[in-house]
Amino acid sequence: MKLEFTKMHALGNDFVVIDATRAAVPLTAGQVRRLADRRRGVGCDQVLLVEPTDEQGVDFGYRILNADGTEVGQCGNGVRCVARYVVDRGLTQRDELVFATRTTRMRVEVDAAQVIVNMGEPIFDPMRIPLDAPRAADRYTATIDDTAWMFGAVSMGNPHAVLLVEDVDQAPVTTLGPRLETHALFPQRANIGFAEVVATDEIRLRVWERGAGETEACGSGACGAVAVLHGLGVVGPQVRVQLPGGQLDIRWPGPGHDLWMEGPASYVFEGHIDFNR
Ligand SMILES: N[C@H](CCC[C@H](N)C(=O)O)C(=O)O
Repeated sequence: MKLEFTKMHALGNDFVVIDATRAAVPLTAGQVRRLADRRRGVGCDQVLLVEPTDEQGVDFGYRILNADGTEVGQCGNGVRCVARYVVDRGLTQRDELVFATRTTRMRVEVDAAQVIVNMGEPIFDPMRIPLDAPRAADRYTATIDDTAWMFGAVSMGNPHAVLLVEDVDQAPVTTLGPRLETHALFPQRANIGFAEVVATDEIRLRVWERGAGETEACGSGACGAVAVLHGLGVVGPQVRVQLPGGQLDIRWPGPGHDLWMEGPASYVFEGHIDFNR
């Protein structure tokens, strides 16, 4: 099967974007892993599929496949890329769009340089994260090798744990990240954010992503970190999130309100791959 794709990135979180609006693109988990492989394939953190939809009030379906082949329900950096992609390819005449994933709906505005996304309201109910806890709390504890790690938990349409650290540069992202990602507290695994509060309007963040490992940026992770830290009272309603790959601006007035994310979306190259060769 010969497959055409567009390579894009958002602050270094990189994607293989596929137009499946005219014909279905059935990808096996093995083909996703091949696409994501940085030596034997194209190389990316996620594969993003844009699909048609007949859902009222929705412009496009949006499927997200992690590098490990698993399908998930949210990718904040990815929705900025696919929004720019559908506008630039003329798949729509509008620049305000609604995308539907398997778990959530997002309203997106495509401006010249930035893309603005309404990520919906953060979800703290453990049942909907999902997190194995009896009730919502500001903090949870996971014990790993006799050490208790405290974290906040939230869903942006995908599960996030957020740990407060003194210095992200020293955070145990690649050692503790995978242990927490697969901890029994998370029935569907989780993305693990390590956040350092610089000021009430600025944080530094590194994310160990479920199904992809540490990425240069994580859009839903930035949103989830701001939501958790807002609940702890350590950040205000407008926060600049400094990630290794660059910065995102997040706005959340608090419970009962939607959370907004603003950031770039960039092209790298067009290509095609033949899985039969
Ligand atoms: N690894 C995530 C999906 C990609 C999220 C990230 N790339 C973003 O920008 O939100 C998950 O398994 O939920």
